[in-house]
Amino acid sequence: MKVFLELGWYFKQEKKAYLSGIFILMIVAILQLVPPKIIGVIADHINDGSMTIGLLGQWMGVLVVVALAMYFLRYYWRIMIFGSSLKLSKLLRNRLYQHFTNMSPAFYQKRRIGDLMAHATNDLQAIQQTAGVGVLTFVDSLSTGGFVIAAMAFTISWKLTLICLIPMPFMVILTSWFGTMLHRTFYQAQEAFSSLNDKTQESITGIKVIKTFGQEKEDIEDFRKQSEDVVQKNITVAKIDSLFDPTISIIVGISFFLSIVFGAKYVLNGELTIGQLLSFTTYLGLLIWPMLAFGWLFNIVERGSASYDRVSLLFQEKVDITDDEKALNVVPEGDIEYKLADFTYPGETIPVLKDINFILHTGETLGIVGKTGAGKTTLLKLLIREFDRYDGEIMFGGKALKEYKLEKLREAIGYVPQDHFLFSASVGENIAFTHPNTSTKEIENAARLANIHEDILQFIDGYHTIVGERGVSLSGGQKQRISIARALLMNPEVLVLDDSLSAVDAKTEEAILSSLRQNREGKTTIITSHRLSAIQHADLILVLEAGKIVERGMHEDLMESDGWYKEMYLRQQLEELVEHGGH
Ligand SMILES: Nc1ncnc2c1ncn2[C@@H]1O[C@H](COP(=O)(O)OP(=O)(O)OP(=O)(O)O)[C@@H](O)[C@H]1O
Repeated sequence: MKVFLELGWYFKQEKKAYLSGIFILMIVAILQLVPPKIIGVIADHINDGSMTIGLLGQWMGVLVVVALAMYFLRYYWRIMIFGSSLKLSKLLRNRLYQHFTNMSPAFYQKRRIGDLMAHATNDLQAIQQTAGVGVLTFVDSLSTGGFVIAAMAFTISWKLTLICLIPMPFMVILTSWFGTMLHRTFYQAQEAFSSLNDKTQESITGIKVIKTFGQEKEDIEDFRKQSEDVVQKNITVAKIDSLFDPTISIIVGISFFLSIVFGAKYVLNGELTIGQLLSFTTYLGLLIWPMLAFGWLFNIVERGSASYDRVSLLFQEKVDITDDEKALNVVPEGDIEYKLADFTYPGETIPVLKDINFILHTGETLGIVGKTGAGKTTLLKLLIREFDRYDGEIMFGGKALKEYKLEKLREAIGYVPQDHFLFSASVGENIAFTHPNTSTKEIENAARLANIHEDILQFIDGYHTIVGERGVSLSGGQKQRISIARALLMNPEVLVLDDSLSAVDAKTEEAILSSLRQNREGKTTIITSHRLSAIQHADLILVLEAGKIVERGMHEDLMESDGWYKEMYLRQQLEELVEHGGH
C-alpha cells in the first residue's frame, strides 16, 4: 500500500475531489444496507400475517427512492475519483515529456526508445488505475465491508457474524501472497513489453536495411520470439490473477454455508426470525464485492507500485547539462577559442580529443577535416554543449560556454547535424522549424541560399508538400539542403555544417558555399567535410587525427607541407578529373 503514500502529494493536491468522492462513496455504502433490511422486514410481515398493500407500497417507495439516490451518487463519485485519476495521468505524462525534452543526448544514448514509450503509456496507465480504481476498491471494500459487517453484527446477530467471518483471515493471507507474486511477475511482463516495443520501433525504422539485406525472415523470427516472451510472461500474470476470484468464491461459499447451517439453528430455537436470516444472507451477498475488491486492490496496487517505481527512477535521472544560476541571458557573439586539454565521452576511458587549441575570429570560416572517427563531430558537439565535462575551456566572445544560458548559446549556433531529421510536416514548416511564424519570403530566401528553392517548386504542392516520416520521399541531397535551409533561417552567429554537404554533387556544393560566403558576411561558419573542396576557402583549416590537430593553416599553407591534407587534396582532384573527364 506504500504507493498510496507515495501518491500522497497528488491526493493532497486534489483533496476536494477525492474527499467528496470518498464521502459520497460512503453514503452509497450505507444506502446499500437499506434494501436487505427491507426484504427482511417484509418477509417477517408476511410471516406473521401483518402485511398490507399500503405497507408494501410504503416499503416499495423507500426502495425506489434509495435506488434513485444510489444511481445519482454513484455517478458523482465516479466523476470525482476517476476524473482525478485521469488528471493524474495527464499531469505525469506532461511531466515525463518535459523531463524527456530536458535530457541530453547522453541520456538517449543509454536508454532505449521503446522503453521510454512503455513508461509513457503502460506505466502511467497502471498508476492511473491505482489513483482511480485503486482508491475506489480501497475505500469501498473497507466502508461497504465495514458497514455490512456492522449491520450484520449489531442489527441481527453478532454470534452468527463472528461465525461467518472465520474464513476471512485466510483470504487476507492468500491475497497478500498473490499480491507479492503478482508484483514480481507483472514487473517481468512490463520489462518484456518494453523490449518488444523497442524491437518494433527499431525494425520499423530500419525496415529498409532489413529488406536490403534480405533479413526479413530473421527479423520476423526475432519478433516472434520476443512476442512469445511477452505472451508467456503475461500468461504467468494471468494465471496468478485467475487464482484470485476462485479463491475468494470458495471463501464466500464457506461463509454462506456457515450462515445457513448456524442461522437455521438460531431460527429454530427462536433467537432469529426468518426475515432476519433472510436479511443476514443478503448482507453476506453484499460482502462478496468488498472481498473481491480487496483482492483486486492488492492486484491494482502492486501493479501501480511497480510502475510508480519505474517512473520515479526515470524522474530521478538528473538533467546533466544545466544552466548555472548566474548564467548570462544573452546570445553570445564574438571569437570562439578552444583551449581544450582533453575530452573523454562519459563512461569511456580513452580521450577522443586532446590538446585542441585554436582561435576562430568573428566572421571567419573554419574547416575541419580528417579521417572518419578523428573527432570532428565531437569537437562540434562540445561547442553546442551536448557534453560539458572536459579538461580545459571553450570560450565564446571571451566567456566560457557554461557562462551562457544553454538556450541562448544554442540560439547563436545553427547546427546542421550529419543525421538530419525532417518532421512529418510540410517542407515550409520543416524549414521554419525554429521560427514557425516566419514569412514565406524569408523561408524562400533560406531555401534559395541552401540551393533547394528550385527543387521545392518542382514538388507537387511546393512548400506545402508534406514530407514523409524522416523525409523518405526526398533524396538524401534534398534532405540535407532542407536541413541547411532550416539552420540558415535562424541567421545564426555561427553556422555549423557537420558533413552536411556529403550528399550533394560538387557543383551544388560550390553554389551553396559561394552563396553562404556572400550572405553571411561578418558571421562565423564552421564546416567539417570529407571533401576538401568544401573547406578550401576557409580562413583556418584544422586536420584532425586520432583526436589531435596534426596540421593547421590555410589551404595554401597546407599545400606547401607534405602532409595528409596535400596528399588527400591531390587524390580528390584526380578522382574528380577521372569522374568528370576534366569538364
Ligand atoms: N556518444 C559517444 N560515446 C562514445 N564514443 C563516441 C561517441 N560519439 C563518438 N564516439 C567516438 O569518438 C570518436 C570520434 O568520433 P566523431 O564522430 O567525433 O568522429 P568524426 O571525425 O566526426 O567521424 P566521421 O567523419 O565519421 O563523422 C570515434 O572513435 C567514436 O567512436
